[in-house]
Formats: sequence, structure tokens, C-alpha cells
Amino acid sequence: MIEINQLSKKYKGAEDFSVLDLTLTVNDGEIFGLLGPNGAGKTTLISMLSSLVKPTSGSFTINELNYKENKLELKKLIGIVPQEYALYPSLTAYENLSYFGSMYGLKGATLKKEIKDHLETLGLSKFANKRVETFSGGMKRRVNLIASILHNPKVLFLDEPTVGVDVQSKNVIIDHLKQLNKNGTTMIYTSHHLNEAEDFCTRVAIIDQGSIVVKGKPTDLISQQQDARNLEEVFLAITGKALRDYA
Ligand SMILES: Nc1ncnc2c1ncn2[C@@H]1O[C@H](COP(=O)(O)OP(=O)(O)OP(=O)(O)O)[C@@H](O)[C@H]1O
Repeated sequence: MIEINQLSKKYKGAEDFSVLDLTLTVNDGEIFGLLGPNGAGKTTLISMLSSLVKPTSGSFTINELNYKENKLELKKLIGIVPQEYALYPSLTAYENLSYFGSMYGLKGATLKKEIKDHLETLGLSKFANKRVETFSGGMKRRVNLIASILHNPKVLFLDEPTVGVDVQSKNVIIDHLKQLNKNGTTMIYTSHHLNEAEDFCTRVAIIDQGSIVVKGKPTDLISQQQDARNLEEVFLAITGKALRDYA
């Protein structure tokens, strides 16, 4: 279970808080979606939960481990699928995955088997020994995903795991994530693909300006919002149609 208590982040030199007093509980086995316009604070929140960004105030626990006191245990428990590719372009898929797997403490036959199985499920076996710089966006996204799940994390943070990929890659990625979830991985996921989130998530929160505006099951949010037929219409009704450009 992930318990977030009044978590806030104000970056150095920034005028405003990127995440403000955010309180949320995500239960074991959930796929929880963080939805919101550009700049809403989704990546900042995920980055704090995965110990990449230090909170300004507030606290959180993951499976009762406190982020301040149990950093090492937490690191083993979680996986992070970052928005940017965390891959070495001049290394092959296999070399990249060996490197990331060994960082998580996997080695020998176990590491080999995990890499082989994941490459197979995600349709990449025949590209294992090709350099990642030659891969399409969808293939890079799939390798990026495998790099974060080789150690079989109990909790997985996914920052736009299907951005910029074709429909085929997207299906393979989402099916694989659903399978991982069935096997016991709890997930927090951000996306701008609201159709995908509607199908994929057990619950979602719509975040705007660092705070949760609404949260609930996608079907409940749709039925509660007057005239909304899908999550995108709920989203637009709640966050408005104005552009959210920032620099
Ligand atoms: N390293 C940083 N330093 C200063 N400000 C930052 C930093 N990272 C993010 N911000 C600011 O924090 C706010 C929230 O950004 P964040 O990336 O968390 O939003 P997001 O919801 O993930 O957006 P997107 O959908 O565009 O990925 C924005 O105003 C952004 O400019």
C-alpha cells in the first residue's frame, strides 16, 4: 500500500508549488492513474515517490517503509519506468538489460532467464543483439520498460509508458503491464491517453496545479459528470479547455 500524506514540492527558485499538500492512498493490486494537463505535477509526484526528487514537506510510505528511513529497502521494492529513455544507445538491448538487471542485484542464470523471458513476451527476442540506437520508438519504449521490471518490483511507477509508440507496441506494453499486475505488482501510472487510462486503471485522480481535483473509478467519474460519455469528457469538464503551455 502507498500512503501519501500532505506531500508538497516547490523547486528551488520556483514561485509556485508543483505538488501541493497531496494526500492519497493507493491499495495493493491497484493500477492507479495520475491524469492532468501539462505541468500539473504528475512527474514531480512520481519522482518524489521513487526517491528521485526530495519532497519540500509531507511524507509517504510504501508497504509501510518510510522514504527517509528505509531508502535501500524501498529501492528494491520499486521499479521506475521514466518518461525519457534510460538506455545506452550504443549498447545492444541485451547489454542494456544486463547492466540494469545487475544494478538491481540480479546475476548469472536468473538474470539471463529474466531478460530472455521479457524480451520474448515483448516481441524483441530477435533484436536482442542489436544496438538500441537502431530501434524504433516503440522498441525503445519496450526495452525501457523491461529495464525497470527485471527485478520483479512490488510497486511500479510508470511515467507515460506508451508515449510516442504505435498501436501495436502500445497493445503489447499494456497487455504486459496487465499481466504483471495480475501477478501482484501495484502500479501508479501517468498518461495523456485517456482512453487507455479508462480501460487500464482501477482508479484515477485528475490533478491540476499540484492538487487532486477528483478521484475515483473511471466508470464512477463518468457517471457522476453530467453529459460525460468518457474519461476525456470528464477531464475537459474539470480542467477546462484553455492551453497549459509553460516554459
Ligand atoms: N526540475 C525542475 N525545476 C523547476 N521546476 C520544475 C522542475 N520540474 C518540473 N518543474 C515545474 O513543476 C511543474 C510541474 O511539472 P511536472 O513535470 O511535474 O508536470 P507534469 O504533470 O508531469 O507535466 P507533463 O504532462 O508535461 O509531463 C511545472 O510548472 C514545471 O515547470
